[in-house]
This record gives sequence, structure tokens and C-alpha cells, in this order.
Amino acid sequence: MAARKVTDGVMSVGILNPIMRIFDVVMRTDYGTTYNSYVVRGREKTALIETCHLTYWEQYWKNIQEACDPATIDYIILNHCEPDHSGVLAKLAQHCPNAQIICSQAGSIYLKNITNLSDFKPRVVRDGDSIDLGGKTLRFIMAPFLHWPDSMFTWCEEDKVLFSCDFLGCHYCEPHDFDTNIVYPTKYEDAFLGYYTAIFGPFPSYVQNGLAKIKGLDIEYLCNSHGPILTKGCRLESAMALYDQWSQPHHNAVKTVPVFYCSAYGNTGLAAKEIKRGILEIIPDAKVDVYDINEHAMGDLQAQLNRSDAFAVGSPTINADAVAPVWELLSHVDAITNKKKPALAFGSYGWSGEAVPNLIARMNGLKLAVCGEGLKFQFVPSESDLERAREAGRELARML
Ligand SMILES: Cc1cc2nc3c(=O)[nH]c(=O)nc-3n(C[C@H](O)[C@H](O)[C@H](O)COP(=O)(O)O)c2cc1C
Repeated sequence: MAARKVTDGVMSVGILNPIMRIFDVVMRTDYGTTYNSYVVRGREKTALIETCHLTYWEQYWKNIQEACDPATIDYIILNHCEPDHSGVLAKLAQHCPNAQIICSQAGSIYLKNITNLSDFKPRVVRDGDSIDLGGKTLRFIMAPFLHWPDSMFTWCEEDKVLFSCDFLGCHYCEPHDFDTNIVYPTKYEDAFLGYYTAIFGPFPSYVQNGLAKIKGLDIEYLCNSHGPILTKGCRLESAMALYDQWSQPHHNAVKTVPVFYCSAYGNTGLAAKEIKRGILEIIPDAKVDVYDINEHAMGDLQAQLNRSDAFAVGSPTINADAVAPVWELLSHVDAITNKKKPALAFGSYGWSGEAVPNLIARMNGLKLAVCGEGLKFQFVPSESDLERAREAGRELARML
């Protein structure tokens, strides 16, 4: 796809990737993606904002050449350095020897190690710094953890264009640039939510900060780095309202403590029920649902776990370890938002009993607040094992 006009002097030179189905390992992308990049031309100077994935160098280079003479590019602005936006940077720097690379302080460290250019000397900008292109001013707004530590926005006052990096973007690919032309709105909305959840979900307070920083700007075009450009009067306002809604602090109406387990012969399952009883003895109105992991969709369990106030997870020891579904569930713990959350490991074993200590090691790695030494018992739980399970539940509840 060739260069397209956004405003007088702002051209979109990005790339369509309709076939991508997995992004950054962690995210399914059913609707492909785009790598958005923009050329901004003032009377005297020209800036290129964001670059693209290395795979698309040839098309990207053609698009740039359609928008401007690359020899006239004075600045290459990296709003953040994730490789889908910085992959071609080393190559581009060689093709545009007159261009100065602009990034945040953190970005300068990351880009040095991403490009491995021996003479890498970027211009580091701070919050509120600006550059004058001649009739177009680009002001930099630091936006850390949206979604990398180096992230920033670039604001073009005269054209009322905010280059927002990944903020308010999504993995969605249609052969149009603007939200006014979206052909499949339901799919777009699905992609928008999925992107927020995977990319910005771990950083709700930073999302609030980012929204506060751009609230006073009279944005006409929000030129993000993936998916359709958002425009005033179309989807821009609702997109910002959704981010605001999704990033509000979450409080459960009552303490919510799910108990997850797997059990081949029912022994670990018996303990799960007693742990529930112990929790309710301490917090009678708590919401304590017991889930046999194999009986539920992993996506639902993941949501329950990440929204809980504390949780317990149990596994029998099978072949010297915890079982795969339990590991899978723990792989979905959001390590950022669940830090210090109380968590209990439990399980039945026959002779060696590695499951519980292995689960505890993982919980410690996730920086959860691990409850005691966990609960292990041999084969079928005895009356005293069941009482120990209730006590483990009580201990977990006391941590809240
Ligand atoms: C295939 C298989 C392998 C097992 N491997 C181990 C093991 O390596 N170490 C151990 O302590 N127990 C082992 N056990 C014993 C179980 O941990 C024990 O039967 C336990 O009570 C099962 O709990 P559950 O009913 O909750 O599944 C194994 C059991 C099975 C069926």
C-alpha cells in the first residue's frame, strides 16, 4: 500500500500485514495488523515518525519515497522501540544519513542495543521538549509504560495530530487508514478490546496518566502505530472513554477467593472443598468458587484468577511435578497486577510430592504473597489432613 494523505503535510507511509495471527508470542491476532508510520513535512524540515518491522523494508522504503525525498528527512522519531516499530531503524539510518534519531532517555539505551550501530548518537527529548519543522511544531509527551518504559507521544499542534504510539491502537487490518471507513466494526471492536487487554491491561494506572496528559489537547487525528487512525467525531472519543473505563481501579464487592485444582483420583479435590470451608469460616460473605480446571475454559479461569483478591491452586504430584493444566493456569497470572496477591498451593502425593514445592517456587517467581508452606498430604486425605486443609483456608483468608 502506497503513501496516503492524513492532513496537508502529514502522510501515512505504514505497512499492512493482514496475515499475522500471533503477535509478540502472547497475543492472537485474528484480523492481522498494520505498522503505522508517518512523514510530517514542515516548510523547512521533515520528520518520519515510527518505522516498521524489518520484514517489510522494501515496501516501506517505497512508501517513504512516495511521500518525500528520503535525503530530506531531518528527524526519525521513535515514540517507542519495540521491534515492530524499530526493526528497520538500523537500515533506515544508513539510507537517511542526514536524519537525526529522536527518542526518550530510556529509548536511547534500548535503541543502542537494538540497532547495534557503533556511532549511534540519538537526540534525547524530555517531557515538553519540541522541535520546529517550520509551520509545524512537534512536542513530546512522555508516556512511560504505555506500554514500554520508553514510550512517548508526539503532538503536532498546528495540525491537531497526536502520534500516540501503541496507545489507542489495535491489531486490525483493513485497506483504509481511517476509522470512518471500517467495514467490519464488530471485528474492529473485538481487536480493540483484545489489544487493550493484552498490551495495556497490566498498566491501568499508567493508562489513566496517559489519558490525563492528552485530555486537554484538541485532537483531530489520533495517529496510532497499529490499526485505523482515530478521528474526532468518529471513534476517538469513544475509544478514550473505553480506555478510561477499562483502566479504573477494580474492587470486588465481596472478597473473592477462587480455589482451582486438578485431581486424577479426587484427593486434591477433597482438600479444595475443605480449603473453601476454612476461608468462609474467616470471611463468611466471601465469594469462594471451586473450579476443577479441566471442567472450565482456560480463558474464564484466567479472568477469575486475575480479578481475585487471593486464590488457591492445587495439583497432585504426577511424575515428579504438578500437572500441565495447573501450570497453564499459572502461566496466565498477570505478574504485574497480581504482585503481592495472597496465594496458596496444595495437593495430594504418593511418595515424592514435588507438586506443591514446585508451585510455590513459581508463585515466588511471580512475587505473589505465598501462604505458609502450602498444604501437602499423602494419597487420600485423613481427617487430620482435612482439618489442615481448613486451616490452610483460614490462613489464606487471614492474609486479606
Ligand atoms: C501416573 C501417576 C504418576 C504419579 N507420580 C507420582 C510421583 O512422581 N510422585 C508422587 O509423590 N506421587 C505420584 N503419584 C501419586 C499421586 O500423586 C497420588 O495418587 C495422589 O493421591 C493423586 O492425587 P489426586 O487424586 O488428587 O489426583 C502418581 C500417580 C499417578 C497416577
